[in-house]
Amino acid sequence: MMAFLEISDLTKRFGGLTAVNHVSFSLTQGEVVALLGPNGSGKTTVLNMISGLLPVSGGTITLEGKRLSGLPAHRIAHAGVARTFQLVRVLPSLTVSDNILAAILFRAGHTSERDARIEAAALLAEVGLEGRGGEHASDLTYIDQKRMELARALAARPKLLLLDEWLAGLNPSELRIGIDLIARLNARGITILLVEHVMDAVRALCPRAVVMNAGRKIADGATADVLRDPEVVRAYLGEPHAAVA
Ligand SMILES: Nc1ncnc2c1ncn2[C@@H]1O[C@H](COP(=O)(O)OP(=O)(O)OP(=O)(O)O)[C@@H](O)[C@H]1O
Repeated sequence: MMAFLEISDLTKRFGGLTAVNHVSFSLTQGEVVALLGPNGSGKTTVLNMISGLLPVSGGTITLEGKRLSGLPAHRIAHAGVARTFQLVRVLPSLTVSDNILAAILFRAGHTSERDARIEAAALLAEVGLEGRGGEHASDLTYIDQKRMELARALAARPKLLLLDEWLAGLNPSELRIGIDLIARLNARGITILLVEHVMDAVRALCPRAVVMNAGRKIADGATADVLRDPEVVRAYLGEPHAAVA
């Protein structure tokens, strides 16, 4: 069977630093997979190359057999890849609703304002912001900003969703809500690759994990096995941040 997302020999150099070093892995459609590793191991750089924010230095990325690497970010978005960022990126001076409308219009081009508003309201309901469209984005609490960022990503109607530490900074009850939300999106058929340091969330959400260290892939398999792998324990789980939550 053809892989849904195929990452092959992916490499990124920043001057003399090889941040991602010949990394290969693939996702099948409908999977939710964790991309783990210590700080600076290259995880965000992998997401940046998948989403086209950074060009690859070597290797290829394909989605459903179609080559993404080499395409500009907007073409990759239109091909069905959406992402969230480690530091929440919203348009703070706009209302919540207008933040979502901007993302809908980016996807759909010309559409009637009425249809776009109906769609925005549905997306807000989906992420737990029902009826909050009139509020200013800058007035939202941290978790609500995260919900809004997710709604913006969903406005692209992604086939593949890349989450960069989307659960970071949430308190335990918010974390439960966030995990349920991600699980629901996956149940709806969206394939998800998530970079995450919150191990309880990784265990709850991701049957499979890929681990990087110093730009290289060091493990790929069932999450429970990977988290017991001595090399992973040495490179990553020994670090204090991995023990959090
Ligand atoms: N645009 C850039 N220019 C130069 N170096 C970069 C750039 N982006 C990342 N790097 C470097 O590449 C390496 C990998 O960084 P990356 O952000 O991908 O790691 P990470 O695994 O996502 O870490 P974290 O868990 O802290 O987010 C680091 O050494 C980083 O300093």
